[in-house]
Amino acid sequence: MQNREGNFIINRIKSVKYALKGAYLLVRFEPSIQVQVIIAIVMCGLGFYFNISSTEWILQLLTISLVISIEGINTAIEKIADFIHPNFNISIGLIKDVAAGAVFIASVFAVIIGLIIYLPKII
Ligand SMILES: Nc1ncnc2c1ncn2[C@@H]1O[C@H](COP(=O)(O)OP(=O)(O)OP(=O)(O)O)[C@@H](O)[C@H]1O
Repeated sequence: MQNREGNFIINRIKSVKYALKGAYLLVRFEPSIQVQVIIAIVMCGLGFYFNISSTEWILQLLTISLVISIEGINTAIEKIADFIHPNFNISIGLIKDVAAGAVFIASVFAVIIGLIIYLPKII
């Protein structure tokens, strides 16, 4: 029983290690993620500059995490698609388009949230 619990904790620690590796690979090698991270840093700079409220910080950080997470999942889907079917294929193209569409939707709403937070402070 104790051994099982020990394995459980070790497996969870290993999972965190693999997840950290995945996050590092995304930020280090994926241009689309790098762009999103730069945008996130700029938005956080704006947050400090305009001294946004706690609620606005929560919404901004939620939005940033949502867009970067979906971008990461999109990257994983693209890699699976390229792995299982490296050549041109209508279905693979559709799968990639749908995954990219998810990123687009999250990004459009992120822009809207950004405008709601910052427009009143600028104009
Ligand atoms: N194997 C394929 N078969 C058919 N269409 C494809 C294939 N690979 C890519 N496409 C088409 O090209 C588009 C771009 O695919 P790609 O893999 O280059 O993604 P991307 O959005 O440019 O990714 P990233 O810039 O993040 O690497 C897809 O959305 C799809 O329409």
